[in-house]
Order: sequence, then structure tokens, then C-alpha cells
Amino acid sequence: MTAHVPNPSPPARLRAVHKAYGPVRALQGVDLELGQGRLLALLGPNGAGKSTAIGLLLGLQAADAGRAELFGRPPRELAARQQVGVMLQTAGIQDTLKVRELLELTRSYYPAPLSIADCAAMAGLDGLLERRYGKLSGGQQRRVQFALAICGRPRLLFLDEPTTGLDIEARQALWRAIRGLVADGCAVLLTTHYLEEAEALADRVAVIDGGRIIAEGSVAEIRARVVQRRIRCVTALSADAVAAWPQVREVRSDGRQLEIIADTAEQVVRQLLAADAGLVELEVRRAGLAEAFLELTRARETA
Ligand SMILES: Nc1ncnc2c1ncn2[C@@H]1O[C@H](COP(=O)(O)OP(=O)(O)OP(=O)(O)O)[C@@H](O)[C@H]1O
Repeated sequence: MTAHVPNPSPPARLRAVHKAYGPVRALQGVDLELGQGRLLALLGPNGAGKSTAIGLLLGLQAADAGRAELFGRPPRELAARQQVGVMLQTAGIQDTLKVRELLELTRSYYPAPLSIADCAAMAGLDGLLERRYGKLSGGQQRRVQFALAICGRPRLLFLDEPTTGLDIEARQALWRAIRGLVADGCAVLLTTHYLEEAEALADRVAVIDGGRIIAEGSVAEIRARVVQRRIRCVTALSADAVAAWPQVREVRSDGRQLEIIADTAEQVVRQLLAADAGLVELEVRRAGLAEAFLELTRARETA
């Protein structure tokens, strides 16, 4: 990597941003900061304000109050834009062009782009360069979109649902490429509905709901907001009987297995084993990011 003069301004920052569309208050005082070499996952239910936040950072829309900055500059400035790569859900890519032509065109906007061979290797485009974009499968098009996002050697990358429609192998390959970019110092803002994707890639997670950041921290910190344990087993005990025990919050049965959500595991497991000597397939796991996310957003709904 080239040595950069230390720059105190983070790659992306929203400061006390408000944005309304008529009566809809899409963002209500949002602060967000993404540092160099970091991956921030922005999570939220439909309509939470994620696209609006990204739109402001890309300079596609203007804030009603507060500021959006890229590298300390207004997002529309060319110097800021030339350091940014973008993979949005609405791609707007000319589908009569061949993949190689698309890459050449996009590379020409940047001062020091990657070679076509490097883009193809990083995005898994083997054998696709001479194909027309419009004739590719959805997953192949997604990989081309990723190649176009990274071809300018960006220091800041926006990835909006990057792995939607990719098979497991292609998803893992993309995750490897994203990790490589972050290790090289690129800052990445990721939105995803796959919480295991955020869990696998993010240093930090910001949960947005109703236009406000309702939680922010490392994956472990967000996970720790939910202390629950999930206990699974095959038992002769009924779901109703177990649901009445102290520390048990919820019990579900699929007809074969019970799934018990509890505040702590030990006491419930002891009680299960004491009550059913024939109990098998016991499994205890802590809540993941998905459960934490659901609990956080549900808590806001009922607040
Ligand atoms: N151009 C617009 N005109 C009017 N309302 C809009 C417009 N764009 C977004 N909204 C509204 O603003 C709110 C935030 O929308 P936004 O698209 O930012 O959410 P999101 O978190 O990206 O949702 P999704 O996960 O569904 O893409 C929603 O209530 C949405 O209906």
C-alpha cells in the first residue's frame, strides 16, 4: 500500500443528520463514523433509514440538517468520490456491454485503478470478461458489480446487500475478498439482511430503526445485549410444563425437539436432566446477532 499522510478525518461520517420525505422522518439525528480499515455493518428492518443514510453519504441526497462527510469533505467533491467504490442494489449498468468493457469504462474514472486481471481474480470473474453483462446470471452480475465497485482501488467501499442471490461458495469467496480489502486499509460500510454476514465480517455494528441509531458496538457487544441462552433437546417433557419453570422465557416444540429460551442455561439444564432421565440431543447455545437484533428492534416497537 502507498503511505498516506495521516488524515484525522474518517472515511465516512454522518453528524446529527436529519432527513424527512414530506411527513416521513427517515433519519432523526443520526451520528455515524467509519474509520480506516474498519468494516461497519448498518443493520435495520425495512424502512429503517439505511438507504437514506447511504444516499446522504454518497451525495445522492442532501440532509435537512446536520452533515455528511467523506474524508472530511462534502460527498459530492470529486476528490472524495474518486476514493469511493459503490455496490448498490439498483445497479443501473449498461447491459449490452461486455464485462471487460464495463471494467475498462469504470476504471477510467479513477486515478490509480486495479488491473483488469486483478479485478477478475478478486471478484471471481474467470471466463466472464468477454460475456455481455445482460446475458449473465443474477449471481454472475452481482460479482461483476463487486468488481466495478473495487476496480478504482477505493479507500471507502459501500456494499448494499452484496451477497444477495449468491450461492454459498460465491458468498464465501466474496467474504474473503472483502476481508482482504479491509486488511489493506479499505473502510467498508455494509448493509445486509444476513446477520451471519455481519457477524462474519464486521468490527462494528450499528442498528438503525425508525431513523435512529438504537444500538452501536462490536458484534460481541451487541450480542451481549441479549443474555439469552437457547437450549435444545429431545425429551418426553411437554412444552407447557417446561414453560412454567423459573428462568424459562419461551418454549417451542417442532413435535420432536423442544427449543427453550432461558436467561441462564445451568439451572434449566439441571432441571431438565432431573425431570427426564431419557433426555437426549442436549445442546446449549448463546444468542447470536440475529436474536440480539430482533430483541433490540422489538423492544423499540413496544416502547
Ligand atoms: N424518495 C422517498 N420518498 C418518500 N419516502 C421515502 C423515500 N425514500 C425513502 N422513504 C421513506 O423513508 C423511510 C426510510 O427509508 P429507507 O429506504 O432509507 O429505509 P431502508 O432501511 O433502506 O429500508 P429497506 O431495508 O427496505 O431498503 C421509509 O419510511 C421510506 O418509506
